[in-house]
Amino acid sequence: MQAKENFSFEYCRETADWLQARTKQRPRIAIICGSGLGLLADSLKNQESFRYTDIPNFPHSTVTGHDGHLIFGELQGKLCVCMKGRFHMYEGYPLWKVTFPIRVFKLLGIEILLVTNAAGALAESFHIGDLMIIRDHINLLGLAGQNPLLGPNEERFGPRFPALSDAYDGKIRALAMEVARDLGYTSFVKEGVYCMVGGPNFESIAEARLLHLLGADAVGMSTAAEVVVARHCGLRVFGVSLITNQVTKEYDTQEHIDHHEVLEVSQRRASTLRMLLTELVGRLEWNSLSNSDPEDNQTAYQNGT
Ligand SMILES: O=P(O)(O)O[C@@H]1C[C@H](O)[C@@H](CO)O1
Ligand SMILES: Nc1nc2[nH]cnc2c(=O)[nH]1
Repeated sequence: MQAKENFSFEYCRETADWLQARTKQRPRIAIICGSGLGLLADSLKNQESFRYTDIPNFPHSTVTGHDGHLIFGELQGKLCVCMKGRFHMYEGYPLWKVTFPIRVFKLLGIEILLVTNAAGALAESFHIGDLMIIRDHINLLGLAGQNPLLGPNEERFGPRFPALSDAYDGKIRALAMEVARDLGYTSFVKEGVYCMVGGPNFESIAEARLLHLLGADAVGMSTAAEVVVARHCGLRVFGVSLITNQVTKEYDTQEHIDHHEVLEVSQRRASTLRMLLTELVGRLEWNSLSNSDPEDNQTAYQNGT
């Protein structure tokens, strides 16, 4: 259970105020770069960059491929803030801390969260290098009682019982598919279900089979917790996984995935993912995305009693 004082609105406010005192940029889009996918952050124009270690209350990146900078800048003429490096529970952070930047984003005025990750394929139809637009997720940790929203609810962020039936924005997913068509990417852009596990070990064969049976198309160690917190505070979410490896489901194999292989594939395919997201950001028009008003999003939630 998180210490309540560290989870407070004021704690997030302090970090947001610190950032707003140091940049005049007021982005409405936030992007989280997954393992080895920091290239997107590098392409922002008029960058203002802050080291995580300098930002009050921010966790620090400890994983190779997660650089540790928060970068403000312009992508396709739109102001964005980019996390070049994210946090994972396996680094020893409680989930409220893993997801802390999301609430800071909310206080910065962010309305749309674009989240990326590196993931292993469970679906046979997925290949290394594919991009999977996340249709839905299985938050295995959440189902087992490890949820970033555990503890007293902070009503200023969202309701006690948020609904997640529409977690990944349908309109933005449709737009991304349109972008994929226009870029000639349809052969390797798929849609699917992402499953978040705790890590840091990769899956045993029996676990891989179980996750596939449960309906997961890809598995990774991030994202779902961030999305839970983002939806709780009314952000619209778009997610994409870069498929870096096949998850072995057969015993008679010599294949052993490791993090270097994940990084090698993600770095090799980072420019393709960057292209898709850059074009998507360019086409995000608030007027054509109905219920873009955070107030409207909130009404989609069902409050418990
Ligand atoms: O931050 P993401 O989800 O992209 O990182 C994935 C999951 C593990 O952190 C790592 C395993 O190689 O890549
Ligand atoms: N859990 C998990 N995370 C990953 N991240 C990248 N590949 C994988 C994988 O195969 N399993």
